[in-house]
Amino acid sequence: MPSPDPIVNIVGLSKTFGTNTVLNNVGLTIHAGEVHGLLGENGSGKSTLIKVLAGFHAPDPGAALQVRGRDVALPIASGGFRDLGISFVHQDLALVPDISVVENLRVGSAVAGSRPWISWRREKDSARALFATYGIDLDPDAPVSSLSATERALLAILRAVEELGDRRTLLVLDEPTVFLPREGTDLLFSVVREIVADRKAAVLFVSHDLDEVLDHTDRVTILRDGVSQGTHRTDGLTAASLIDLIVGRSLDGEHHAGTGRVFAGVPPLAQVSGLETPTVDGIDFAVRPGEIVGLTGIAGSGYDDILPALYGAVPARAGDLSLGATRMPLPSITPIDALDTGVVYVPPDRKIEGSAPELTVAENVTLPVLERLVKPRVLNGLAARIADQCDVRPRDPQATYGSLSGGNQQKALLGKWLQTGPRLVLLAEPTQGVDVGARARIFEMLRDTAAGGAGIVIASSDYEQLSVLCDQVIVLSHGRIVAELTGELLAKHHISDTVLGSTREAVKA
Ligand SMILES: Nc1ncnc2c1ncn2[C@@H]1O[C@H](COP(=O)(O)OP(=O)(O)OP(=O)(O)O)[C@@H](O)[C@H]1O
Repeated sequence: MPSPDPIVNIVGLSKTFGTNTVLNNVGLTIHAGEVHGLLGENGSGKSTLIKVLAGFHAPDPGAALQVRGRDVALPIASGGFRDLGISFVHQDLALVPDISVVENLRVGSAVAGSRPWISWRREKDSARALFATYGIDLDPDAPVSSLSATERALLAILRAVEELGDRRTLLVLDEPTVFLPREGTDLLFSVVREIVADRKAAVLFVSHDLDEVLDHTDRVTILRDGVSQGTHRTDGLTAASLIDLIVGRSLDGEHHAGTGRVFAGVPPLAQVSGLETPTVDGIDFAVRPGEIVGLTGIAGSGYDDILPALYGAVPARAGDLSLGATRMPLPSITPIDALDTGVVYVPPDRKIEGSAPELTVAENVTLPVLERLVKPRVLNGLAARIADQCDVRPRDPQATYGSLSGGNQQKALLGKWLQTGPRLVLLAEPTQGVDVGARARIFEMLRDTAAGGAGIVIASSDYEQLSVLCDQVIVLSHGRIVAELTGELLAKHHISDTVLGSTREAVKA
């Protein structure tokens, strides 16, 4: 085996905001040809490290950086990462949905003015050649809004690779898979492997998904509270040893299938009847008091379109939601009707739909009860209580919501809705981008809410989460319910087999 070639070497990296040291003497060595995972709980400092590489943050004095063996002065100048051959793909992918694939691919060079005149015919040919190199079938003329989530992530990654050109050193993938359906990530990682195959470049991959990390990285570096827990070869790790390194303790009780609770015969709290939307048809299911019901399927199966329709966030064509004695026709239900009846909805993308990033944490978490709270002292007190209950870090109600790390935003958002004493809680992908510790805290919050008698419905493609949390999992394919799993059938592998099996059946039929 050839000796490893360190192409990026960071030594003694610290970063302090005010009095808060969020990176403490961190070292990171990345080898050419490797996919290197960067892991840690929410708020452990991963994004801060990446922002130092991007020249967005100046590190504390004393840090050193070498790229391909050459010393690089810190802080990195604005835009200097391009000269170093470093490129970034963030969770939001930074694509413009209304313009075409090829325009998105070339938007960087067009904006930079590096080429005053662009031959779009030539650009399309070179885009086709690029996609062919990686075995991807993308139409350069298609608007990005028409692409699947996986295709968008691939486009963002290939654009980042293209921008590096011959200087290709390091591609930083900062949770680009967080909103992807499971089946998309295999394709994405086959492209990532191609990118490093010639051993000229490396990939730094930030993720909270332990399966993805174990399957697709060569080595991992773990941060805990801004301190490195070392770099480890992935093939010597298991999910349990990774959790130990990330959280500093083992998390118990996460490995059996289902809750073991039986709800057959209990009268329903909520009943969905005859739901029809542009993507689903004839959907009927019941949720009993205290029950946690999962909805799943592959992307496009319609499982993720049900919750917004139950909340009136998107109009249904037909169907009813009955909650106790109240029957609400879904084509005319509004979010205000839903809230008034005790239905709350936490959407999947907390940054876009779930919150107001520019307001403070206090203002965000108390929005649902704000009309009852006028005094800032009372508001801050309530926010502090929610932050305590939900373990939102830092415990600073005056921090702007957008400055919280992803998992802490999610905990604050859940706390916001659960404080309203809901009867039916609708959650889409509640732990996307959330670390294993925060995930366990969110599970606890949901179990407590269910134990108080509320019904919970979770739409998710995370089979592990569904398996651990749910009393029943409903599987959709092509807009219809194809399986309702309970008891031992709630094992993760069984949910996954049912989703993929029903898809194959549907394709055959
Ligand atoms: N501009 C800033 N000003 C003050 N504090 C900040 C700033 N940016 C980040 N922090 C704090 O630094 C700590 C590390 O945050 P960072 O975003 O690096 O965590 P992370 O590991 O990327 O988390 P996540 O997995 O949730 O994305 C957090 O406590 C965060 O609140």
